[in-house]
Amino acid sequence: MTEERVAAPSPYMSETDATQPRTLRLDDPAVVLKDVSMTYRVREEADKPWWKKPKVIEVEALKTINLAFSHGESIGIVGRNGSGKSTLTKLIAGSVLPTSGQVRASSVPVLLGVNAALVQQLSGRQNVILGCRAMGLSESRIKENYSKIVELAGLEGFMDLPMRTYSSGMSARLRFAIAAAAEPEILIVDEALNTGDAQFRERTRKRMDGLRENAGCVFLISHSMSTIREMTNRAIWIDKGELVMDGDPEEVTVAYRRYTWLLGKEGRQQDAADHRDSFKNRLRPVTIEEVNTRR
Ligand SMILES: Nc1ncnc2c1ncn2[C@@H]1O[C@H](COP(=O)(O)OP(=O)(O)OP(=O)(O)O)[C@@H](O)[C@H]1O
Repeated sequence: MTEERVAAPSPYMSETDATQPRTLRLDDPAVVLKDVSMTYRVREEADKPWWKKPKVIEVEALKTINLAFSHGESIGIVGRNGSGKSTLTKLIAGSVLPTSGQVRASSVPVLLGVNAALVQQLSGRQNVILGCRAMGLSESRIKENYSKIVELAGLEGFMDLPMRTYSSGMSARLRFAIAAAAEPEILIVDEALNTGDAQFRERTRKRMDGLRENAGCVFLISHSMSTIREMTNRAIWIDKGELVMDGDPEEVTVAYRRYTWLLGKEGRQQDAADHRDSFKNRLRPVTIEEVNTRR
């Protein structure tokens, strides 16, 4: 890690007094989740006779969580498949509403997901224009930013080809470059960066640092621990819809990696659970008292 990318002090983890609850009084945070939980209700698709009512199944994706994120933070989110990472970012982006609690953000977050809508039949160039317009950029800002987007995506020479001819890495790079062009105050990136090569990762890191330095807040979901360590200054680990750890990306990724390693070993499931719980038990209960965002 470079010097300026030090870990943000986390109000959630405590070495000394883990049982002491902490009340956060928030002054102009970027994103706050206050007592937020999310349970999806899904209709069972079983092969049943038509006259029988389908059962509604509840999936508890996120248990009650209290989190606050500041301007200038880049937050990595790690966790196993199905642990609730995307649900958390969808809640932050406002694309799903929580079952309980409140989500507040100081400006409209831009969610850049793996499936962010770009049109496969259109060229890269047309998609840049479309994507930028969708994010509300004026024609003059699109013109101004066009070459920067192409450069960040590393797609010089490919912009007039239809996007369906791009590799998944190329599409992901273009999506990221378009979303970053809007210079959103809150940017959420879901996995899109994993496919990039070393050069792209370096350009991306700089871009994300730039957004952060302008008092932005960047969220990054990734299964790549090196990406989390390279690109974030705070990391949270979620498991089974619960917060396990919140703090320095180096420490969180080491702890999480050990957990997945233990899970992969035969007969070590209990050790894995104990390892996870040892971190979960160190979390300080947090109450959010004042939510004072600009929005
Ligand atoms: N739209 C939905 N309807 C019903 N259940 C859902 C929906 N989206 C997610 N879930 C469920 O919520 C839980 C958390 O899913 P989520 O996508 O948030 O996990 P994730 O950590 O992002 O997983 P991955 O790493 O595989 O992307 C899972 O059990 C999943 O099946």
